[in-house]
Amino acid sequence: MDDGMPRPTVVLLPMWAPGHFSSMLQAGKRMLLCGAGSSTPAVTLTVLVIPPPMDSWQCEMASGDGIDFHHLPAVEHRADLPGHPSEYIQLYAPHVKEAIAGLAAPVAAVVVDFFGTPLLDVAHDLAVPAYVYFASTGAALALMLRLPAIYEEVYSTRLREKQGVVDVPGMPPVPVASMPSPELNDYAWFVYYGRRFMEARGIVVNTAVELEPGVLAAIADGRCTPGDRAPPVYPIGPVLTLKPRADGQSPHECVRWLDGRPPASVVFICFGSRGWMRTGQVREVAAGLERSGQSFLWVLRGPPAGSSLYPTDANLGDLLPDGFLERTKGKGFVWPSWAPQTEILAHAAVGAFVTHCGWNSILESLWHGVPMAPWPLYAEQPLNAFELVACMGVSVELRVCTGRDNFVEAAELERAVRSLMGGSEEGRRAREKATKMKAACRNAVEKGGTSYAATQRVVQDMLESYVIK
Ligand SMILES: COc1cc(-c2[o+]c3cc(O)cc([O-])c3cc2O[C@@H]2O[C@H](CO)[C@H](O)[C@H](O)[C@H]2O)cc(OC)c1O
Ligand SMILES: O=c1ccn([C@@H]2O[C@H](COP(=O)(O)OP(=O)(O)O)[C@@H](O)[C@H]2O)c(=O)[nH]1
Repeated sequence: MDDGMPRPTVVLLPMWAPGHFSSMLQAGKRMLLCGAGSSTPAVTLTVLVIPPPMDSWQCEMASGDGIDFHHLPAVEHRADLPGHPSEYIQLYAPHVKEAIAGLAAPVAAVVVDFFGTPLLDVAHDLAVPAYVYFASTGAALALMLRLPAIYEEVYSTRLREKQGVVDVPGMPPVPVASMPSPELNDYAWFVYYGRRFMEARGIVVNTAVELEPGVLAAIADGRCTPGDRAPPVYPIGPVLTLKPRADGQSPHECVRWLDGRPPASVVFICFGSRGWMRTGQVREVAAGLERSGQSFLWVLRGPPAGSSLYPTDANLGDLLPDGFLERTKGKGFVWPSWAPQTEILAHAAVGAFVTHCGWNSILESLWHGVPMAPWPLYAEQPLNAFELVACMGVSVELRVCTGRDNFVEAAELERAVRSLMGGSEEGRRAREKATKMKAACRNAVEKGGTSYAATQRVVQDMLESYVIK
């Protein structure tokens, strides 16, 4: 298509947090690649970058190849903001409107991160079709769509009393302990998102039909929004950010350590971009690992500094029990900083993953066929953990004491690790299922796969709906 007309652009409005920003950008790149079926993508991408409220986080943002990064000017804000990410994003509405209105190319669609739901108003004001990008699970999406109708009743009874189950259509009954972090304020926002998602032209979600058939069918059948049809949902995942090592770049220390290990012999432990541990918990993990007799690669981070959300590099000498590193030398490796997680999960030596259940981490593990022990910490992770065990069957259960700051005892970790690494029928089934999920994930995003087709459908829908200025 080269008739001298500028190609229509899809405007992405990602949230700055690591798992959100990269996920949405990769999803946009998929749209470029899957779009028209010809060699030139039918659309370009314009990424409107909202300055992070406090923590700086580095991501490559070089314009080119049909992607244009446009940095919005920083908005002066009250000292108490950011409170909730959506409140902060809302401050950018005037800049977002001005930036979109000033684009030279016709705008086919605006896609907002779910935390950017308040920006749907901007798209409506400019009469541009609006889509939501949901970087988490179909299950969390089903819950949000269901919440406006059930919140009052569920909150006033089960959530307040911290007992009972919640009906998330398409899932087995969800114990209240497995619901996302239960602060009233969060749920008020969830209700808001669920209500406003109904105004979107479509919802693009980072999952695949093969991973979450039940909840996706429930949304499509209208079981989450009785009396009203939810917008079409496009499961285009797994959308992953896999960074192959550059030519000539030497392997990371963690990878070098894994290189010497037999296949599927190492337990990998990592808690995402925000997880860290206090000394008491470190002692339990150390004892559990040591007693399990399994090899391990443990990413151990220290507490955030100041008001940052993100952990610091751990001081291993202070945190680990005396003599632990000496006793486990050759058997285990503790890494105190950011680790190349996707490269580690891709390594043949890794046989299991103890994870905080961030959705990106789960998808990365499934992509490489690695079974998991779920240790959720915050956000929607308890719901993800429940889904891994009760619906997907790719994990053995790990009992986490939610009432004790998500504490896990040494004996419990030892049991789960042994089970996952071959000591139980449950572990064997989880490994088998994880291998099947690996194939399902890869098939879904191949040409002709379900997620590939969903990506084509959403781009087609964007092209059909846009009006040339
Ligand atoms: C998806 O449901 C929830 C997500 C979050 C949440 O909030 C958040 C806020 C920040 O200021 C920085 C963050 O990094 C961040 C991350 C985050 O959740 C993670 O998002 C990932 C998607 O990219 C992925 O889904 C992980 O599983 C999430 O843990 C908070 C929340 O309630 C408080 C949610 O329900
Ligand atoms: O040491 C680390 C910790 C995390 N990650 C990456 O950070 C992302 C974490 O996202 P997730 O959704 O799992 O959890 P969150 O950090 O948002 O809670 C994933 O892509 C991980 O691969 C990483 O590469 N190295």
